[in-house]
Formats: sequence, structure tokens, C-alpha cells
Amino acid sequence: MRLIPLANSEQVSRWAARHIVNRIQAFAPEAGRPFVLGLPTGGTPLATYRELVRLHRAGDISFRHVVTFNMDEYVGLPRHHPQSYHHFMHEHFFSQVDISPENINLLDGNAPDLEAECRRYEDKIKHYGKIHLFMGGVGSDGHIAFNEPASSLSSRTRIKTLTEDTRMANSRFFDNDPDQVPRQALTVGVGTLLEAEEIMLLVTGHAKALALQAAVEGCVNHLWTVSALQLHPRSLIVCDTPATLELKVKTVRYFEQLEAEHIYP
Ligand SMILES: N[C@@H]1[C@@H](O)[C@H](O)[C@@H](COP(=O)(O)O)O[C@@H]1O
Repeated sequence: MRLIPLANSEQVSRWAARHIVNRIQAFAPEAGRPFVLGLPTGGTPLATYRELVRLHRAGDISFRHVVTFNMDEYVGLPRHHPQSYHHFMHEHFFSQVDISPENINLLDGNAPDLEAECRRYEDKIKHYGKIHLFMGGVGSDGHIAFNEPASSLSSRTRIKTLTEDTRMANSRFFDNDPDQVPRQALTVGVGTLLEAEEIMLLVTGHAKALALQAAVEGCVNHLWTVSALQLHPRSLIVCDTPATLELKVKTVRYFEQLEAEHIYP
């Protein structure tokens, strides 16, 4: 695991956007050979999307040969609801870059057969071979995508019932009313995430400090599904100083030194 401790959330989003751009450019995607990018929603990645849009407008990056897979979606929320992940992604990213609509993949939380929808999603990822880079965030209880505590670490895309903690946390987007937050979501599994070639998590703010500690210093444990990143050969976490507050000083120094030595490609 690579941990990149930065001073603030602005630096995190700039670092993350630049990393995505570098990976796409190094891959040099073309028609028939797209770069496959996994994407999250939430407050944390918003500034990264803004930065990607800025880099696109500056002519630094094209998404014409990029295929995206979002990690999750609420069940039963109309597609055009302002809090649906469909709506979020179109508003903050897809409508502002040159991605082709047929290259956008999102789970359909209104599909008549939700289990079939999850199977379709997994099959579509397999059709492209693999996800080259999966960007993600983390819940304050350590969940990745919507893999709530005690999710199987080999889980695949499926329906999950959201915990009260998550519905409380996400109620900030629903008039602060947890009852308006859907009770279920479709989510890629931890196993699905672990099959990506590379995973990059963004972790900012002191509300995520315990989750970051579990991810970096804790044992691999299904109660903190983010800890499964320790099993991945190429995972990286970009974080700000407030998110590191539960880590040992020694741990942070160690990762800072590794970054200073520039040992990574
Ligand atoms: N399903 C999403 C996660 O993918 C996201 O990481 C988490 C944290 O969101 P935020 O970045 O708003 O703290 O929220 C939701 O639960």
C-alpha cells in the first residue's frame, strides 16, 4: 500500500486528478482499447471532478476513449432525483467532459430485477477485461462503495441494506432527514474492487481519521471493509492532515519518507 499524506483536501484533489490523467495518458487509449476507470460519488471526490474538468478544458486530457463504471447507486431513487448517483455524475462530471454516453456505466437502482442488474454489471466489467484504476472514497465507518461493516471481503456486485450510521451520514444530502435516505443500494463488491488493476482512495477530514487508521494500521477485518486494500498489490490512499490524526506519527513519517524517495512510478 502507498499512502500519500498531503496538507489539505485541495492538494488531495489535485494529486488525484493528476494521477488519473497520468494513468490515462500513459495507457494511450484508442477506439477498441479504452481505459477503464471506476468512479465514486460523495462529497470527497467533488473537487477531484472539478479539477479533471479543468484539465480537460485546458486541453490536457480527453475522455473520448475512457469507459467508466460507477461503484454504487441507491435503490428506488428516481434516476433524475438530485441525490441519485446518476444525477450526481452527470452534473459534476459527465456533462462537462467529452466522454461518450455509451461508455458510461452506472448501476440501475430501479431495474425490475435487481439481482439480474448486478449480474449484468459484473459481466460488463468482465467484457472490458478489468478496471484499470478504481477511484473511491470511504465512509466514516470504513465502508468502501456501499460495502457496509461485515460485508464479505470477497463480495461481488449486489444489493446491500444500508446501516443506520450510513443513512445518518448521508442524510446531509436529504434535508438532514435519515428517513429520506433510501434503505438499500446496489454496490460493487469488495472482491470486485480488489480485481481492479489499481485502487486509489481519497480520504479527507478528521471524520475519516478512524477509518484511515483501520485501513493502514489495523488488521484486515470485514468490520472495516476499507482494510481489504491491504490485500491489493497496487492500492494507494491520498489523504489530508486531518485524516491522519489517529495514525501514529511514526506511520505518517514512514510514508512521507517513501514519497520523498520517489520510489514509485
Ligand atoms: N457510497 C458512498 C461511498 O462511496 C462514499 O465513499 C461515502 C463517503 O462519502 P463522502 O465523501 O461524502 O464522505 O459515502 C457513500 O456512502
